[in-house]
Amino acid sequence: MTHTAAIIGGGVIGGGWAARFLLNGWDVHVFDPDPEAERKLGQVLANARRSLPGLTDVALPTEGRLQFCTTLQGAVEHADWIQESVPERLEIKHKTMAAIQQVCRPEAVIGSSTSGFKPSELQAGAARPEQIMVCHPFNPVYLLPLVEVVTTPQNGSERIDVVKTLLQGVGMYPLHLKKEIDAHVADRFLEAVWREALWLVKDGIATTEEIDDAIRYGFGIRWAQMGLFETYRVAGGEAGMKHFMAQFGPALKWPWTKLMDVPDFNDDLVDLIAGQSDDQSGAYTITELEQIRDNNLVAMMRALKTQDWGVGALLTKHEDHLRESGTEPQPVDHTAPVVTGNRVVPLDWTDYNGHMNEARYLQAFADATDQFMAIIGCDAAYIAAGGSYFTAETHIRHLDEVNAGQIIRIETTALGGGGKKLHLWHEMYVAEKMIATGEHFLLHVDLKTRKPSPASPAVDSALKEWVEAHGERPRPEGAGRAIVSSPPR
Ligand SMILES: NC(=O)C1=CN([C@@H]2O[C@H](COP(=O)(O)OP(=O)(O)OC[C@H]3O[C@@H](n4cnc5c(N)ncnc54)[C@H](O)[C@@H]3O)[C@@H](O)[C@H]2O)C=CC1
Ligand SMILES: C[N+](C)(C)CC(=O)CC(=O)[O-]
Repeated sequence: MTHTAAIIGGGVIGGGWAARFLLNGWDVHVFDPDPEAERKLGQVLANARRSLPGLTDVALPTEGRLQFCTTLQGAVEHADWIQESVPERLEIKHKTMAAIQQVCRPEAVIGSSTSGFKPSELQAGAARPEQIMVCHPFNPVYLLPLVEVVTTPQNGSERIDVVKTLLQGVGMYPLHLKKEIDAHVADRFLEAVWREALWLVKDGIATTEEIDDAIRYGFGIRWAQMGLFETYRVAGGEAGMKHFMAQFGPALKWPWTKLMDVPDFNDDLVDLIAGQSDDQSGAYTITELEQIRDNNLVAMMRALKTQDWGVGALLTKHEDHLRESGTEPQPVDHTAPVVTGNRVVPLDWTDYNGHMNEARYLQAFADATDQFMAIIGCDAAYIAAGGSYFTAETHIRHLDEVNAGQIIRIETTALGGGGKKLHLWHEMYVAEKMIATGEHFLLHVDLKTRKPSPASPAVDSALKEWVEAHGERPRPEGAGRAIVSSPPR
């Protein structure tokens, strides 16, 4: 069943929510009175389309339908989820919530993107306060998974569970704060760091660029994978957190922070910061910076996926969810080539020529071979018991380009096999267009002796069934081909 989200306020954050829902298969209705809203949201969506599909190794569901509505009622009346992302002013939020509640379904979720207001402030005077909660996301919403879900006892646990499940379904990480506080948790940190940075610039201690360098070359990447407390636990050495606190506890009384004072945010300070920021980053347009940011975020999250850690472990979980939701077709028909791959080209598979690097064709084909091996029974349990296949020879033809974000499908024909041998033919497609072929010859191996050995009777007979059925088909064009560029010497 397709869900529908209503996005009320389609600016930076509303646009990001719209993209997150759409690219995860939801229909999205947007209401924003700004005549420029559709153009602006289109830009956010373009950024999301070039980065989010390249984050995962599993194809996302078919994109939902996007509709701009001329009235708030048109946007919210059929929605399962209503996300308010209007400007951060309490009176605008109250007016918007009241208008939404007049026309929405009582069981719909109403999430507010507010950076700082408490849910009780948003619920005050509402017709159905239980429907309203804070769902505070992080920019860019289509890539960063964190959502601070801040509730009051009015919301009730059932509704909160529904909210968490729906957010997880679109790849997000709901962090449920049971106690409300101004600016929630993450924005209190951001505000503290921001205030300290303003002082450092104002006092001429560091420029905006030097402050950014202090973050991105050091503790910023540390925080991205371990956060604050785990990082400091490690910094305490063998004795851990207690030793860390014994060593640095006294610093709390030293003048290490000016946090309690706020610098006068006057024109001089604004001009100083804006000027330094122009010197630092003015060579790039905002769109270029957004794309650099998105590429880096995707690369970092994918790196953490290889470590099965933090945001990377979450990514793996979301991919499992996408697979379970049926985006990966399961092959059964022996008379046709078997689909052994259906995946998106991730952003970090792109090379200096701006397309999928040649090595990734082999990676995709190798994964397809693994999939075929599993289909004939050479799966993880079989391999753990000591039998497997090693590749002895490979021939890949690159017929066309493919770019990050495109979906590639691999169809496999068993050209031959039985006993120790396995001879596979992979065809890689983008939609109906063939973009590469891979011919691979493998030998079954005893993993203890590391020498060729016959496959088990079960694997052997499953393989022969495919070889026989595929043998009825015409031999694929290009099978058995060698490289011919000049006459042999
Ligand atoms: N920009 C950021 O980094 C983050 C902002 N937020 C929160 O998200 C909310 C929105 O912020 P941004 O997207 O940054 O602001 P924005 O200024 O980019 O977008 C606000 C949008 O709301 C529209 N709008 C104004 N009145 C409206 C109404 N009555 N009905 C429908 N639309 C209306 C405006 O036309 C505009 O397109 C705020 O509550 C903010 O605190 C949350 C996380 C991060
Ligand atoms: C600056 N800000 C308070 C709007 C920041 C946020 O709310 C979250 C973010 O994305 O940094």
